[in-house]
Amino acid sequence: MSFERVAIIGLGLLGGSIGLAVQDRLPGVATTGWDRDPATRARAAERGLVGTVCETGAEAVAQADLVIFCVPVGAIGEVAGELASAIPAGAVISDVGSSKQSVAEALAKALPGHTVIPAHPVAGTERSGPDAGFASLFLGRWCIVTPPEGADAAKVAALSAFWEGLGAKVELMDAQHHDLVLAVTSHLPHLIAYTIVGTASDLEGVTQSEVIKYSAGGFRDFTRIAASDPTMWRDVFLTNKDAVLEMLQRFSEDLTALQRAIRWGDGDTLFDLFTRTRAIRRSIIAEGQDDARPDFGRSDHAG
Ligand SMILES: NC(=O)c1ccc[n+]([C@@H]2O[C@H](COP(=O)([O-])OP(=O)(O)OC[C@H]3O[C@@H](n4cnc5c(N)ncnc54)[C@H](O)[C@@H]3O)[C@@H](O)[C@H]2O)c1
Ligand SMILES: O=C(O)C(=O)C[C@]1(C(=O)O)C=C[C@@H](O)C=C1
Repeated sequence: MSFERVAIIGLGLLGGSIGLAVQDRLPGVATTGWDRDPATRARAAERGLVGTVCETGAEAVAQADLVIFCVPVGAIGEVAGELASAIPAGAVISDVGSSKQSVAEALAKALPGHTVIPAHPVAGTERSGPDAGFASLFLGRWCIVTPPEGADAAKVAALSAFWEGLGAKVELMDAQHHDLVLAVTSHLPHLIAYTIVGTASDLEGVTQSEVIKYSAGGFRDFTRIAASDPTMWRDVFLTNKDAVLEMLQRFSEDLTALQRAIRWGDGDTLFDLFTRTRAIRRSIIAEGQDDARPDFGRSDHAG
């Protein structure tokens, strides 16, 4: 099986990018979309993010065989509940949320009897809204699909093929494992970036203008991440609480060890860690993961 009519709920960075990518790479697939914000719907229509921008969510999902929720993770259950009676019984329900266990639970609760197959394209930028999306966002990027136990294999394969059609590489994973892995590779780095930029701007004697003026180096990379959407990230931390707190605990212990090394002049510990982390960065570049990322859509490019 393959999908012919895809409904996208939420027309920001992710929803808009999916709509553009489908039109670009899967021209036989019809797209409808809806966003609760009228200004976003108007801009989505101007940019042609989907084939048809609908005035109501019910209209957008009415004919769909695949419905993808592209709204902040804290809103997915509520909007799915609102659209429940309009979604065709045979449609596959998916999403792009950055945390997966709580989303899977919210969707299963809001849409009992539907086939729910959550997914997470690990691709994005610090931008949001209807002007942020671009068709090449998913090229060469991972999309992690987290089917619940006993999910229909043909539908899982169809969703995987859909994402591969958009240029992504697909990996199947248990939702709990996903949340643990992403807590360290995505959620914790965002928390650190938010903290360091907040700390710098709070410091007495360091004015806002100095933060801007002297942020040409590493700090500038942190400011890019710390510019990410506040609603989205509030929801990520509240819905992946346990895994994030576990990773934060480990991070704090490691940070304390570094603090100790600095205090006692233990250069070997610092040098060994920095050597190890440099090798990790070089192996990422060697695998082409960094090069796969399009420059478009980023205000900055970390070298
Ligand atoms: N930004 C990233 O880098 C990234 C990457 C991968 C996955 N995600 C996930 O994708 C989802 C969307 O993020 P985004 O970056 O596209 O955000 P975004 O802010 O660009 O877009 C979200 C859109 O959802 C709309 N919306 C909010 N609540 C709604 C509701 N109840 N009903 C209908 N529309 C609603 C907003 O008006 C907005 O246009 C989130 O769940 C996020 O975790 C984001
Ligand atoms: O590069 C960025 O701007 C991102 O933050 C993208 C990023 C990430 O952490 O890698 C952010 C959240 C997602 O759920 C997936 C991708």
